[in-house]
Amino acid sequence: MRTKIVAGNWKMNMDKAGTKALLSDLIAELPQTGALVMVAPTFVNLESAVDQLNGIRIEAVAQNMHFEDSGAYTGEISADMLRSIGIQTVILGHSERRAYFHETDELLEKKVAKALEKDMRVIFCFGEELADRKAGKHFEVVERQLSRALFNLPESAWNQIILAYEPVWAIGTGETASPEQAQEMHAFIRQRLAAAFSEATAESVSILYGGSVKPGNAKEIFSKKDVDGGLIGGAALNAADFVAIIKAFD
Ligand SMILES: O=C(CO)COP(=O)(O)O
Repeated sequence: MRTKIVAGNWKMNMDKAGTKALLSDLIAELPQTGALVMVAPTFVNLESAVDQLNGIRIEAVAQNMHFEDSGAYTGEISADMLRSIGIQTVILGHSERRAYFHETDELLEKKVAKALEKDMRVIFCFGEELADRKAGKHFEVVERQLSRALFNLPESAWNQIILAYEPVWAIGTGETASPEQAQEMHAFIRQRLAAAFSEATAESVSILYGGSVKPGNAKEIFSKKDVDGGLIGGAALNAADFVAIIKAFD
């Protein structure tokens, strides 16, 4: 059975007080669920989130990290720093990092390798832009994004990797990929994984969908056979909405 996951990517939102309040509300309202629940606050609030979530079934995860151990990289955060405050999981390759901070497939290959070397779990994001989909190139683009960073890894690395398909045109736009479009892409990814590694590995990897997931559409998206959960942006900033999305698994 693949792990079901609901992860909230808070992006550059929530100051110290806001982080504390949102986590308190989530803790108070957290439903009984078989899903793994994660939240990714900003770096400055990550350690306090780890403390606040101590003993709670919500994992605090990082939104990014650097590929070197340490050094002259002003403004950057290393895997060791994250590990030292109790972080085990990092989001890499988010389309906003690719678009605004020029993260390339080559750079992401290094980041993934470093995270795995440090025994961290990676939530690896990828997804096509609207122009790619309109040109019928979405499968090609996704395959390229996955190949460089992930397809050269040893098969054993896959128990540390969670995939998150986030079509760029659906992020923060209110426009969701239809459940059928999500399922079609997730099935394609699993088929590529089976070809590059094995059927067993392809079947074991959790593939999340991200892009305008809301309480009103989560159940239908999660009902698709190759969709193992969601990476939630805007709706993760509201405790009631995030909880409703978690409940969509029941
Ligand atoms: O980018 C996302 C999660 O990483 C999705 O964001 P939205 O849910 O706001 O569309």
